[in-house]
Amino acid sequence: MEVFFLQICVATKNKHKFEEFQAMMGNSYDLLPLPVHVEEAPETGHSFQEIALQKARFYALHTQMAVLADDSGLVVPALGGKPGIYSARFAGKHGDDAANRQKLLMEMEAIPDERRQAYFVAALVVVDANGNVMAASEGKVQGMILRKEQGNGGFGYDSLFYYPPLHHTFAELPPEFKNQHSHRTVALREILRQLKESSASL
Ligand SMILES: O=P(O)(O)OP(=O)(O)OP(=O)(O)OC[C@H]1O[C@@H](n2cnc3c(O)ncnc32)[C@H](O)[C@@H]1O
Ligand SMILES: [Mg+2]
Repeated sequence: MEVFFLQICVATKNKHKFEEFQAMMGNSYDLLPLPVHVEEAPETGHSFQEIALQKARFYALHTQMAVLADDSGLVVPALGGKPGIYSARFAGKHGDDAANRQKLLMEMEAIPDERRQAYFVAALVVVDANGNVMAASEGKVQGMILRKEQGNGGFGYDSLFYYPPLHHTFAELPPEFKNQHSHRTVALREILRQLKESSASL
């Protein structure tokens, strides 16, 4: 058997993440969004992995389905790791991407070009309907934080994240380029490998 199951709920309230998962794995899996009425999972964990598991179990309980959860963010070593697990609410209001980018630019104003390295992290967890972990992984991608935004695609910090191998920000590239190289893709490849391996051993 090629895959362990075909139907999975992508447990995120972020429609951009859902679209990325759809583009990356929609051909092999039947992906369902969260039902609209489900409340937002608490995110009180202290690491990307811990929060991803927290979200996965919360949404599995509420949907009674196998779910894939994603906790992700931007890490800037020159800022001591900020915004990190607080990436979605760096400027205060959850999900205000424009305000988060402005705050990042302000905090990095005095940081010279040679110290503007950053990386995105995505922790992914798949649990079954009972909350048992079926697969878990973490992906990273390295880049640089620009001094002004470039590009209109993507979401979050993409327009500030310059990806040297492709000479553009993630927001300037067509989605398929980001989806070949991103932290989310790196983590997802490993998740799919783990799911296939466990289905092969059944
Ligand atoms: O928790 P869910 O419902 O999945 O949706 P969310 O947007 O709140 O997701 P997170 O808690 O994982 O926070 C992720 C934040 O990190 C940033 N981020 C994560 N992945 C990104 C990407 O691929 N491109 C740009 N920014 C990203 C962006 O600011 C996101 O809001
Ligand atoms: Mg969140």
